[in-house]
Amino acid sequence: MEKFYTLIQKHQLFEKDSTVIVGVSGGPDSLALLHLLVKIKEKWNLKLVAAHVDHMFRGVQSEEEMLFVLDFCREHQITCEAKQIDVTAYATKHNLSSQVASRECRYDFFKEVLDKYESSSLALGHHGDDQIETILMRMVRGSTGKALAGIQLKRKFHNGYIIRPLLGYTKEHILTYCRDQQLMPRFDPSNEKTVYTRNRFRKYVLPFLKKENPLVHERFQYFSETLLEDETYLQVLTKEHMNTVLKRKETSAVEIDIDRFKSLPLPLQRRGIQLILNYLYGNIPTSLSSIHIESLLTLLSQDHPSGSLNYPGGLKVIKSYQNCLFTFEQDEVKEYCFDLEIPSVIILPNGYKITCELIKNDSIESIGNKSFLLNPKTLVGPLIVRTREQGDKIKLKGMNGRKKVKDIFIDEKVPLQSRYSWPIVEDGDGNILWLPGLKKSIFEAENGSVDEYVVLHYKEL
Ligand SMILES: Nc1ncnc2c1ncn2[C@@H]1O[C@H](COP(=O)(O)OP(=O)(O)OP(=O)(O)O)[C@@H](O)[C@H]1O
Repeated sequence: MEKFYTLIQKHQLFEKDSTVIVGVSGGPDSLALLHLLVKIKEKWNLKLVAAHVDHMFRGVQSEEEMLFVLDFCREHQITCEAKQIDVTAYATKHNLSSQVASRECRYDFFKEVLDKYESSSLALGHHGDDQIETILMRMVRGSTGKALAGIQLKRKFHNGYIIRPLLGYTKEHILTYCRDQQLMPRFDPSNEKTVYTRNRFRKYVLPFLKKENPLVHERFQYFSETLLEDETYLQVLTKEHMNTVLKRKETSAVEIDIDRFKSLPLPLQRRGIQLILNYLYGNIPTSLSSIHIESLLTLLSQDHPSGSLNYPGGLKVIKSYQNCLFTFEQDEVKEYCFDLEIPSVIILPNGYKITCELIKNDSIESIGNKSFLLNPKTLVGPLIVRTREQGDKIKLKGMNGRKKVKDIFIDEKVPLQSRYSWPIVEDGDGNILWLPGLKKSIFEAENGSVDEYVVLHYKEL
């Protein structure tokens, strides 16, 4: 009892004078838990409510368990809320395994009971052996972060918390307690099956660990609590630092600055990636593992300026020079080809426009790459604006020979995903005249050479 008190107080599992809902299956763990709480009920002025779900898996047998819980509660003057749910039908309807379906039904019922009694504490009978099994199973499966801390003593649930006051005890302690107190719990036969992963850990791994150290459950519990504290602290640090790294954050895409990201210590980099994935996925797909995070860290650390990775569920991670984009958006190749009439305005799919006008003037300055001048007398029409084609080359102003458009994109560090929609202005002879915003060809008219110009402007919409 002393240990039970201390744990509840130390971790502030619940307050005095509060209402505690106890999930009671009728098995030894939850029955012992309810019994222990009954013992402190008066001293702490608690209102206890037992909540039981009959999953209707085993017909009369499971109904008997419900009647047993109801009887036990009556005998100890505890309010009991019991519900029979056809979990098999629910599982079929929602295409779920019976384990997942029973959990969903049970937790929905717990929420109803918490609301009905305006309670913020749901006590469950998980114990120290459950903790060891959970941590080991998650390690073997490749979980990361907080998940490795296993079962939490107190975690947010609905409008309050789920609390597990038995995590400091072993199954053996609980069975002894039930025997000493003559509690006569019911035993679920499915706990004996070795088909479930958990049961295999219970049967084959736990005996070995307990032989090595009979108090191994305390070591695991200590590991769980300290890991959770470390992890919570690192998460706060990661969030702070990631704010300086993020360049764009939308529901379907996140972009980061690679140099700033790489300046973070590796533990924050890993958690930063995890944070982005949690944000974008909502529910992380089970097929996503630490391998995905490690391969991204490798990609970001390499000198090569570009590269991409395909993550589960259609998420693409694209490294391009200074930036790394995580996106669900499909960048279908948006090819286009427009006739550029004189005069006209063309709205481009990349969020820019090109205006074309005829201006009578003997002196027009065209500075920078945002505008381009043509001599209407020598111009070979029609002018067109199109997307890139394989083998495109341009005769650059001030340079001999022709340069590949692809190399210009690379030299100018144009992000991969922008290259497919970048406009190229071409004349009727197939000469590339201008890469708006980037480079001009030798075909631009000299300022002051004629008295009339075709003037092109490239502007953001
Ligand atoms: N049918 C149920 N109705 C109410 N609470 C339940 C039910 N099944 C499980 N719980 C709650 O969830 C806890 C964990 O359940 P789980 O089935 O993992 O453990 P268990 O070892 O079978 O526990 P127990 O010995 O109490 O049956 C239980 O201790 C109990 O508090």
